[in-house]
Amino acid sequence: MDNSDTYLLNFKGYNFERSNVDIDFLENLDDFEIRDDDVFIITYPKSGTIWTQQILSLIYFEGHRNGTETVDTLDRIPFFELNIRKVDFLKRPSPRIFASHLPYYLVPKALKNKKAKIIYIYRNPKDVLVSFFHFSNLVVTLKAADSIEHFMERFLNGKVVGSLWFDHIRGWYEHRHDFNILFMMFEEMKKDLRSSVLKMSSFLEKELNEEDLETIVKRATFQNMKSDPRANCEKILKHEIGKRTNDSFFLRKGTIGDWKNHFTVEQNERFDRVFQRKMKNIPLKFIWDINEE
Ligand SMILES: Nc1ncnc2c1ncn2[C@@H]1O[C@H](COP(=O)(O)OS(=O)(=O)O)[C@@H](OP(=O)(O)O)[C@H]1O
Repeated sequence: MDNSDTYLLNFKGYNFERSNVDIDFLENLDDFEIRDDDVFIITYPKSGTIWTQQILSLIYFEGHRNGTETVDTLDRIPFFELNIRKVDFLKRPSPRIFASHLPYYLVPKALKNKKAKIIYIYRNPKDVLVSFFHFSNLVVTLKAADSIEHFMERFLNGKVVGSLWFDHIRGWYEHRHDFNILFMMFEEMKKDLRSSVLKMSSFLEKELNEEDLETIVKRATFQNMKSDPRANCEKILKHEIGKRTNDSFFLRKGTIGDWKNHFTVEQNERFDRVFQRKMKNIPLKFIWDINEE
């Protein structure tokens, strides 16, 4: 039996991590006051959130870029709906940048009315599943799964934080052409970080000179983020969430296709069957393997 309900809080059909949200905040999400120059990074969990937080911190905050600033990325770009390093959003100077895992239907009304900008990052769901499996086994407030088999069962039934991946992508896919939304793929960032940073900065209307661009690309690589204590988010987990082992939490491997090291042939076939059924009307391109074009 899966007791996942004890750590999940289902609010209006979407699963939050019970220990990390404030029900009053959720009740008032719709009317949250959005500013024109707010920016939201929105993802399904394990799809490149902290990577994009790092990139936007570097684009927006010069001190972050030249290494003179001591503020952690997470304080620069806080999680919107999670109680991690909670700050008073109303007192925050503009431009405010938030990270969020909200599904489209739950975001504040003003965002749906196209006030402010949104960068939505998606990742191939097999790698999302693997990343999520490892993360769940490290964070004490999430429920560990003893095997990929067990976690896949949960993932394909939406019994995880973030609910069903297929629902999340569908909701955002339908709005991918909205002028205030930039719809991007994790694998595209991995394959060409420079072009991805340029795409983001151009969407955000933040012009970068060649030197800044070089610095940002360098500081947003997996290895450099992993060794940067302001970017790797290790502190929040050690001090604010808790941990099971000494493994790295967020920056685990950062690769494309790690699912191949985890799925059996049967598990992969099972996943593909569900994927084909659920994604029938969503002709999105995915990169499943690093060698794919
Ligand atoms: N710079 C860079 N390059 C490549 N990959 C990166 C980078 N930064 C983060 N990551 C990978 O993103 C995965 C974590 O996703 P999230 O940040 O969305 O996690 S969370 O939802 O906020 O908990 C997690 O994926 P896995 O390594 O596959 O577990 C991270 O390693």
